[in-house]
Amino acid sequence: MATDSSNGNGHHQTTTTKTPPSPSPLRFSKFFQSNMRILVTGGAGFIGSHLVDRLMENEKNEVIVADNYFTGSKDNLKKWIGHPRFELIRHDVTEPLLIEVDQIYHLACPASPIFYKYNPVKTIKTNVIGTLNMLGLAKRVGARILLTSTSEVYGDPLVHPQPESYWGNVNPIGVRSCYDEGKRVAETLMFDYHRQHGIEIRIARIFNTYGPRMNIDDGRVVSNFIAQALRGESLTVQSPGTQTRSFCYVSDLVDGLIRLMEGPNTGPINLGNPGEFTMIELAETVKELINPDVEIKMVENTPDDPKQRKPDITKAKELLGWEPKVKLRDGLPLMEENFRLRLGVDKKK
Ligand SMILES: NC(=O)c1ccc[n+]([C@@H]2O[C@H](COP(=O)([O-])OP(=O)(O)OC[C@H]3O[C@@H](n4cnc5c(N)ncnc54)[C@H](O)[C@@H]3O)[C@@H](O)[C@H]2O)c1
Ligand SMILES: O=c1ccn([C@@H]2O[C@H](COP(=O)(O)OP(=O)(O)O[C@H]3OC[C@@H](O)[C@H](O)[C@H]3O)[C@@H](O)[C@H]2O)c(=O)[nH]1
Repeated sequence: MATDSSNGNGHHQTTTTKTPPSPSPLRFSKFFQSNMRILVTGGAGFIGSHLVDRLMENEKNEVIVADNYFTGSKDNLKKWIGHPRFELIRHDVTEPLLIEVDQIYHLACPASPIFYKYNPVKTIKTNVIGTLNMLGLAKRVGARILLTSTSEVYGDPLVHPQPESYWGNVNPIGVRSCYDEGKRVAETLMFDYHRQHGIEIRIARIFNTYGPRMNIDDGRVVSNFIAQALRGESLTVQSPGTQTRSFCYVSDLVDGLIRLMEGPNTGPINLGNPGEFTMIELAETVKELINPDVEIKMVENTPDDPKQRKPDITKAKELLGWEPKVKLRDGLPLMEENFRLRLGVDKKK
């Protein structure tokens, strides 16, 4: 039975008391009792591979990664390949997947604007058909499923900072729509399966996250600036440069995802670091910390670039007991170290 309650903002949040489908027999089987089988879609990517590292630390977890390697790589998972509790499947989530699992972290989707705009039809298929397939899997085996949604569901926000109750300001026909509208539909599907079929769902709205293992030529701003600073190239600030973002270090983010999955709240819950910076401030910080000799140059921006973004994390603090610990000035050097190794650039003595 589903019940509606107002959240005090005039919006209605729906909770359900419908019993979930019978879980996989594995959950109660004697042999597997001590193990939790966890599927991570997109686990060969940036956030996914850090999540896998954390999940593998628990000896009771068996981790299965399904990835089509569009933006991810086996390299990110090389320390786990061959491990008895780990399995890697080349799989595209737009196709059904028939396996038995207890939990699904559904991350599969290109996240950098240059990659999600590269083949927009594929991006929206990944978000819609991919999420439908993973919900179908969750329904069949009674698994709990967590979707990594995004701050992009708020579009170019007119409310600042953004609480979860804000419905957003999204262009439905723009070049970013395959991603932001795609994630909005994915959230809708999650709640419809929850209300209609009693599936246990969790939704994280992730704000800009950075850290080691981001693709060097990923196109996202932190990876661009660090790679440019290390190569001695000008830092490309897209105009006007006064647009803001709030950057969360990946270890903090992974901690939030696991707390959300393990707790009782469906979300959506914002996960991000409220420290807000303009792109000019970010470029100046990277220049100061990594290479004071590089120049900062202004380049043309792309359409529909959000002008401001900062998470309201009241809900994450209250419901998950979570808040980020790593400040931007502490996280950037950790990422620099990883980029130096991969680019083969030594630190000047
Ligand atoms: N990093 C961020 O700042 C951020 C912010 C908000 C939301 N997110 C979300 O978090 C998730 C992970 O992002 P990321 O930064 O690690 O990106 P990423 O591009 O590094 O990882 C995405 C992974 O998904 C895989 N993938 C893409 N399409 C697939 C498909 N059809 N089938 C199977 N695998 C597929 C890629 O190969 C890659 O391994 C995404 O869902 C993204 O939307 C990320
Ligand atoms: O070289 C660059 C790249 C980007 N930028 C600017 O930096 C800001 C951030 O751009 P990014 O491409 O890193 O990321 P965006 O915030 O636009 O989108 C991100 O949002 C959250 C997630 O869902 C995704 O990881 C991604 O879509 C934008 O204002 C962009 O114009 C630069 O100034 N220079």
